[in-house]
Amino acid sequence: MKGLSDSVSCLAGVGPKRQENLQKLGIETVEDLLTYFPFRYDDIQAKRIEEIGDQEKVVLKGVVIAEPVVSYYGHRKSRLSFRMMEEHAVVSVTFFNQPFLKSKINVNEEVAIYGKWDAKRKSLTGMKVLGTKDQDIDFSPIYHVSKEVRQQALVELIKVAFTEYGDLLTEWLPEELIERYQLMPRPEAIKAMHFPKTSEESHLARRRLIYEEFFEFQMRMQQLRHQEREMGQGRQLLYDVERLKGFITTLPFELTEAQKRVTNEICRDMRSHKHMLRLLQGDVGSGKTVVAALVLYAAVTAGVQGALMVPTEILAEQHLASLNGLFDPLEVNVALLTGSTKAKERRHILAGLADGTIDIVVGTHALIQKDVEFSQLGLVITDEQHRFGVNQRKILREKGMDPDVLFMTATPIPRTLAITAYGEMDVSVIDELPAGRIPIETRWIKPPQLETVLAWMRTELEMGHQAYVICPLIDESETLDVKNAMDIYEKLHHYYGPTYEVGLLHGKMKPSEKDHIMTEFKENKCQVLVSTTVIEVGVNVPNATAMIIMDADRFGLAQLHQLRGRVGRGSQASHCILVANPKSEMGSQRMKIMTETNDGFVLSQKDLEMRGPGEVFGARQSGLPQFMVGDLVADFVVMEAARQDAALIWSEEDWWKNKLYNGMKEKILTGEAANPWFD
Ligand SMILES: Nc1ncnc2c1ncn2[C@@H]1O[C@H](COP(=O)(O)OP(=O)(O)OP(=O)(O)O)[C@@H](O)[C@H]1O
Repeated sequence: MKGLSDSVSCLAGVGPKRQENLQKLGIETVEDLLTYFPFRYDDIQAKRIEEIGDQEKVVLKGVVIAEPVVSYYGHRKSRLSFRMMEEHAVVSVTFFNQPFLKSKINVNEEVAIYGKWDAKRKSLTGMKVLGTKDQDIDFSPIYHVSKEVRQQALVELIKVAFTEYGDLLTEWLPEELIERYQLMPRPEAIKAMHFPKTSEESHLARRRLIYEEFFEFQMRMQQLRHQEREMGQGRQLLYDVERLKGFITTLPFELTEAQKRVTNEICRDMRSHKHMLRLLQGDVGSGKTVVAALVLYAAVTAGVQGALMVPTEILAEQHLASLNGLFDPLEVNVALLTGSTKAKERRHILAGLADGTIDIVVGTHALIQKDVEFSQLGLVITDEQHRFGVNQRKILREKGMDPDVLFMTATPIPRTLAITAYGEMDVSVIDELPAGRIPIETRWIKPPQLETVLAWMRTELEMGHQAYVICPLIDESETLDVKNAMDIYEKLHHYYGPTYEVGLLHGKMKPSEKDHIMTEFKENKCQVLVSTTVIEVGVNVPNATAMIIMDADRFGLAQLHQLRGRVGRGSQASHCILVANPKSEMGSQRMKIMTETNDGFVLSQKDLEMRGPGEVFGARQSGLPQFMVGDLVADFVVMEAARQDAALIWSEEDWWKNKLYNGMKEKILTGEAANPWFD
C-alpha cells in the first residue's frame, strides 16, 4: 500500500543515484520531500530598481524595446543583448553564451528575466528567461539545494510527489487549536508552501506550519520531562566535597563568582535524586570549560565516569588538552575518542570504558556508538547543545545508562527566550568574565578601506601575533563559499607571503586536513588563518589578536559575537574589524551595535528587538534549536503560545485517551520527531 513513509525511490525518475543525492539533503521518504520547504521566495513585485543592491539576484519584468543582438567572440563565446523598459527605467540585459535565447525575446513583448543586477550600469546579467504568465515568477520558491539536485529538478519532483501522494497528507493538530488560531488545514498549507498562488496564501501557509512545528517541538519537550518523571528517581552522585575543594585550590586562577555559583547549582543537581537536565550558558570566554572540569571531577570522586561530548574533532582535542592541563596534579584518567581514533587505540579505550579504568572520556558523536559500553556512566556534558539532542539521550538510555545531563552553550540567549526554547530545562548562567580581560576593540569599515586594514594587520603580525580572516556565507551553495574563501586566501597569500604563512580552513576539507591546519595555527607555524565559519565554536588560540570578518553584514549578531570571541582570549589587546557595506539601515545598525558592546546578552537582546516579524527568513541564531519553517526569534510569540498549549495538554491526565487528540497521539507518542531540532 502506498504511504507517505515510502522511499522517494518509489517516485518516477528517482533512481539509486538521485536517491542518494536527495538523501544528502535529508530527504529519504516522500513525506520528507513534501515537507522540504523553500527557505524563501523570490518576490519580484516587491523591489523597485533603486532598492536593488549591486550584484543582487533579482527578477525584473519589462517590455522589450529593441531587437536583441547576438555577437560572437573568442572561442565559441557569445553575448546576447537587448534593452527593455521596466516600469520606470530602461534596463539593458545581457546573456552570455546562450544565443538560443534570442527566439524567446521579441520586440514589444513582455519578458521576465532572472539575473544579477549591476547597479552602476543599470544593467542585468541574465541567468534565466521566465514566462510572464507563469504564476511562479512572482513567488518562485527557493530551496536549499546541492550541486547534484538543482532547484528546478527539485520542484518537478515535488510536483510528482503531490500528484501521487498529495491526498495522503492528513491533519494531526486538534480541532480546537485549528479553530482558535484559524489555521490553514495541513494538506493545503503544505501545498501552498511549494506553490503559493498569492503572497497572502503563502503567508497563511507559513503561519500554520510555524505553529505546527513549534507545537510539535513543545509537545516533545513536555514528553521528555514526563518521561523524566516516569523514570522515577535518578541516582544520587555523592561526590567528595573535600577533594573537589582541593582541586579548586590547584587552579591557576581564582574562580569568578559566577563560576562558583553555577558549579554549586550543578553539584546540587548531581547530589539530588532528580535527574539533572540543565543548560549552562556562558558568554564566549566566560570559562565554561573550567566548570565542566570541576563537575566532571566531582562525578569521578562519586565513583562514576563522565563524558564530554563536542561537535568537532578539533574541539575534542582541544578540550582533552585543557582537561589534562587542569587535572595534572590529580589522579584522573582521561581518554579521547573520535571518528579518527585508530582501531587498536579504540579497542583499548573501549575496554577501559567498559571496565571503568578510564574516568573521563572526551569525544565526538563516536562516543555514543553502539559498541561503546561504560562501566558506570554518571554524567554527560555536551558542548553546543544543539548538536546533541533528545535522540542521543535516548540512545544512552537504551544502553541501560541514565546519566545526569548538562548542556553547555556559548550562545547568550535572553532568559525568557531560553525558557521557551528549551521547554522545561533548568538554566544556569555565567554572566561574568574573568577579571583582567582587555575588551576587544571592534571597528566597522567599508570594503575600500580593506587595504589600510591589511597594512595595519601586518604590524600586528610583526609583533608576533596571529590573525583570523573570516569569509562569509555567500550563497545557498557551499561550493561558492569555498571558492570565495579560496580567492581571499590567494589574495592574502600574495600580500603577506613569503614573510608570513597563510592557511586556509573550510568545511569541505577532510577532518584530518582541518586538524592539520588548525594545529599549524595553534603552533604559530601559520600566522594568518583564512576560514569559513567552521572555526566558530570554541577554538582557543590566545596568541591570535586580530580578526577580520568579511561581508560581516551577512552574519547574524549572535554569530558575529561568537566569531569575535575567538580573539581576546589572552592578555593582549585584541581587535575585530568588520568589513561590510550593508544594504539596509538595519544592517548598518547591527554593525554599529557590534562596535558598541562586547556583552553577548546585550547583543542578543538587541537582536531580538531589531528582528521584527518582517524578517522571517533572517539568518538563524546559532546555538538555538533549528526549525525548518519557524524562526525562534521572529516568531517568538507563536513559540510561547505553543508552549502554553502543549503544557496544558500534558497537564491533562492521560491526554492520549481523549478521542479529540487521536491524530496527535499517533504523531507524538508513536511517531518519530519530524525534525531533530538539536542535531
Ligand atoms: N576564573 C578565571 N580567571 C582567569 N582566567 C580564566 C578563568 N576561568 C577561565 N579562564 C581562562 O579563560 C579562557 C577561556 O575559558 P574557557 O575556554 O573555559 O571559556 P569558554 O567559556 O569555554 O569559552 P568559549 O565558549 O569561547 O570556548 C581560558 O584560557 C581559561 O583558562
